[in-house]
Amino acid sequence: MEAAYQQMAGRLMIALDVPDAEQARQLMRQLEGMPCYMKVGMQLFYSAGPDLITEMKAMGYSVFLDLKMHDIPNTVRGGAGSITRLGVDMFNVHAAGGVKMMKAAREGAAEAAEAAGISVPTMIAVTQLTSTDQATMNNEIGIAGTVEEAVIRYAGLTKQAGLDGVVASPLEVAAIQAACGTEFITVTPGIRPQGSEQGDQSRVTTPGQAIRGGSSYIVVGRPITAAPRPREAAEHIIREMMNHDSI
Ligand SMILES: O=C(O)c1cc(=O)[nH]c(=O)n1[C@@H]1O[C@H](COP(=O)(O)O)[C@@H](O)[C@H]1O
Repeated sequence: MEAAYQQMAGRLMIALDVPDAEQARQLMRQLEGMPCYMKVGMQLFYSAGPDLITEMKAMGYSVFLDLKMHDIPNTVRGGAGSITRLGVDMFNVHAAGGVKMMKAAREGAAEAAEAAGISVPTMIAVTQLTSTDQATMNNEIGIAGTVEEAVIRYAGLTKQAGLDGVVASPLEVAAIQAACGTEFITVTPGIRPQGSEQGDQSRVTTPGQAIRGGSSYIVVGRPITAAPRPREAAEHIIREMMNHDSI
């Protein structure tokens, strides 16, 4: 595998939103050897539990545990400690929990990592979910202004709390980098290759547009996991990420 391919594959996070460990294993086997991240969300983790994380790590995958913690600081501190002890590479919280909560997550992870002699996972915060559009944010959630303004405010709080980056739509990456710097990590779901169903996502781009826009990592679920041949779908996306200038 050429170096450029390997490097780009490392920026692809595959969302394994499947009901149980067996279905996850099938996908892990089909994708074996691809140097991608596996993203484990609440559907799979609540069903398969921590053992599957160990299996994934043993297969050589990097793991992003996406449990989007949002609770009082003390509870999130404890949760972050437990997650860190699983040996994951990345996890997330909701920026809407505020600076104190995010700092508690950071402290909980740091303490657990030190006690276990392991490295501290990358910690990121969800800004506005990519399924949320402007009208929903203004009229239901009760946040005024544009989605981009809300995302930038959450990104600023995340940086203030000392976390490593945010989850946002690729459409907001340029503004996040302008506000928080290019070292600040941007993990972007809401990715739809041309011709694939938008489903419940609102703020979407193609993989090529996301890479061109500066996303550190792109998160792709159903366009890979629901494809007839998931490995081919993932490889196609990696090629598109590599050729983003011509797409
Ligand atoms: O934190 C996330 O990963 C996340 C945040 C967000 O704003 N939007 C979002 O879609 N996600 C996750 O990214 C994945 C997107 O999956 P697909 O829509 O199937 O590509 C899902 O696992 C979501 O839980």
